[in-house]
Amino acid sequence: MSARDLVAALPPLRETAVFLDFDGTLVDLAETPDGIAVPEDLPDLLDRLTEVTGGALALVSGRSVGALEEFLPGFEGVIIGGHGAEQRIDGLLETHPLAGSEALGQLTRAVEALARQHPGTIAERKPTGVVLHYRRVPDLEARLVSRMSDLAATHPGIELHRAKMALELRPDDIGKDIAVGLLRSRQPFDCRKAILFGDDATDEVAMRYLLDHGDLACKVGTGETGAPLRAEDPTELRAALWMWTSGEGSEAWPSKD
Ligand SMILES: O=P(O)(O)OC[C@H]1O[C@H](O[C@H]2O[C@H](CO)[C@@H](O)[C@H](O)[C@H]2O)[C@H](O)[C@@H](O)[C@@H]1O
Repeated sequence: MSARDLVAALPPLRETAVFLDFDGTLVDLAETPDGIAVPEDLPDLLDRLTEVTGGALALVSGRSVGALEEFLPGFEGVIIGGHGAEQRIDGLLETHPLAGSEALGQLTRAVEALARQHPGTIAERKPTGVVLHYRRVPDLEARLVSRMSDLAATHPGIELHRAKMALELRPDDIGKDIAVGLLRSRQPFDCRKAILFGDDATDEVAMRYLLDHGDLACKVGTGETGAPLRAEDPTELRAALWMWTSGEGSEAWPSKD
């Protein structure tokens, strides 16, 4: 699907609520969590999308809100971080009760020890979880899944979540589907068609949620998906989003005007 074909399948932007994943969707994946390069045009693109949607744009990411604020210092819109465990809405941050808990502290130290035992892996601390990255040592996957499953089993309320070359321990009562559902019930995200653009398993649950409610979903990159729309990669998606902001496309959708 080309950028133009993708935009042609979208409703008018001003009548849409837009949910955007970050890694692998807006920015290319990198070998390490800190190794990503934020595209030069991304801050302006997010500002423009926010303006045209009247603020109905949210970043919905597995990253912490703090990490996204560092990558996108000028962005003032809604940020859902930690897969839903953090929410920055109207500039106010709400965080899951397990943030800062002894349980998460213990697990974080255990995962950091695991990373030291397995050179090439990286432990990433988050306020609401901890990730073990193994992109540089993919052959260790089975072993690391087993060790992380054992760790998750030691703490009720924590689950192991699998993502792209990454294993995360996080609260078991969160998810991008829940976060998107919550935003859909609030202004200005309600009473509009909604779409989520995402690339990973964590996005698929939110896509399913939206599709089940008559909304839309777009997968970025290769791989299986429940989303009916697809962009080849973050570069193509950004090109499509720019076109969308300028009112191109939307041929399939009669405007409400
Ligand atoms: O929900 P997202 O915004 O897509 O965040 C998901 C995770 O992204 C990061 O990890 C992923 O990207 C890294 C950098 O490209 C890559 O090295 C890693 O293999 C990917 O899993 C981030 O580090 C995680 O905290 C996010 O949960």
